[in-house]
Amino acid sequence: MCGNGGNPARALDTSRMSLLGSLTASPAASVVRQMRQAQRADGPASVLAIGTANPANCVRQEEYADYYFRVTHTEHLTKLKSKLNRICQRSAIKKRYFYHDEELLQNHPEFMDRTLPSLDARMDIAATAVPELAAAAARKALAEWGRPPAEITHLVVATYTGAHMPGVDLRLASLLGLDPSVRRTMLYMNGCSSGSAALRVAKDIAENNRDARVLIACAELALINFRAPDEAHMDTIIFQALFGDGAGAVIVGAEPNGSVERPVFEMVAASQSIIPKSKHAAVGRLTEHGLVFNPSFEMPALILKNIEQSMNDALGPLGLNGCWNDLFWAVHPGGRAILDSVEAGLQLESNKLAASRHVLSEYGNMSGSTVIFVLDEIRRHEQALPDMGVLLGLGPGLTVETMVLRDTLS
Ligand SMILES: CC(C)(COP(=O)(O)OP(=O)(O)OC[C@H]1O[C@@H](n2cnc3c(N)ncnc32)[C@H](O)[C@@H]1OP(=O)(O)O)[C@@H](O)C(=O)NCCC(=O)NCCSC(=O)CC(=O)O
Repeated sequence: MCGNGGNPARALDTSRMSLLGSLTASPAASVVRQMRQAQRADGPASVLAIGTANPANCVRQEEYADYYFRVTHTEHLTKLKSKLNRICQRSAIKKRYFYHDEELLQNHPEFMDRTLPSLDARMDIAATAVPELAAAAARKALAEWGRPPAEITHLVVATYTGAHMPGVDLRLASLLGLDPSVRRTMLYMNGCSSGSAALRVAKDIAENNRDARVLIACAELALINFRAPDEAHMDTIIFQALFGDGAGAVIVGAEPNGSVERPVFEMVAASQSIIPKSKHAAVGRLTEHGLVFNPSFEMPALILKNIEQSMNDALGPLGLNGCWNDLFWAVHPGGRAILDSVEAGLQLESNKLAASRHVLSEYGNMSGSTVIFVLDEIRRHEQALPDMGVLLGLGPGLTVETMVLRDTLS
């Protein structure tokens, strides 16, 4: 019996402690510590450049119901069409952009007929359209950054529009002329919080790898979820009323090179939490009919009830809780009611979500890339910004992704 009362876990703990003690005291441990320090950046990561892109086909929201019921050959569903018309009018969206147009849809009756399998055809389109849209956004970010694409060291790509091996990341790296040694990471099926998740991952990479320059790209096409209306599936028309196509790209790095790089926002802290009892509130799955995504009626109410607690948990440890109106806010505009819930839940002044409302109005909900559009919009008004702000992603879980930012331009 060793002196631990016969408890094997305690015996293991004791032997680990002594191993750790001898390691930390050894010269090798100190060399390893120095190696790790040398690998890490000294300063926090910053957003160094932002780019966004949309496909060419623009549909005005006031015309959307006519367009949608015409292209899906369902004009006989008059009650459903008036309902979509009403929802569009109250959506606070003016227009949206789509990769698909009437010609593409007429060539693919399987995208409209719920009885026909359509995943293969959707995936074939996504395989080229998603990396090309991501590349359009990334080229703008690279141009603003001002350094050669080959100096990007890491690539993080997020999408739910398809899933391929190799993925969008490899095709995107080739379209942009990134170095073959670029370290690639794909994030699939993170829903609308994917842009915030990619930024969080980029911050960790940049801070843990000295001189890393991380390109993140999010791109989504609503085509993956496009289908005809059906009275038994009300959530279909909610998706059709809100979602549009877009891509956002951001370059992230620590210790900016002052002669070329101009940091936009310092990434102060990032966290993720879950709204309790809400995993049913935004649910998606890939099926033989494409992605089926169901945002529930309850999402706005769940956010209203829980957002202040989520922000207290994320910002309290930084001493930033409670003073919500002293911060700027880049909130994912999932829908008008989602923004109303965040505004009411945090008692924000009405101008605090102006950038999110502007992006919703101009583009609709482009899933994970939308928050990058909001960040881009916010930096255009940097003279009027408070020093500190919050990027807030909302996605299935319900997941709340929070990143505290410091405006470095003003
Ligand atoms: C869609 C809206 C613009 C509609 O606003 P309105 O002012 O017209 O009023 P409303 O809320 O009463 O809704 C109008 C009609 O649509 C119905 N309706 C509303 N939400 C619905 C839903 N999720 N599923 C099915 N039907 C729904 C209502 O019952 C009502 O039907 P009737 O007229 O028959 O009474 C708004 O409700 C909204 O913004 N909702 C939030 C949308 C959302 O969930 N976004 C998140 C997407 S996911 C996301 O961003 C992140 C992610 O998870 O990945």
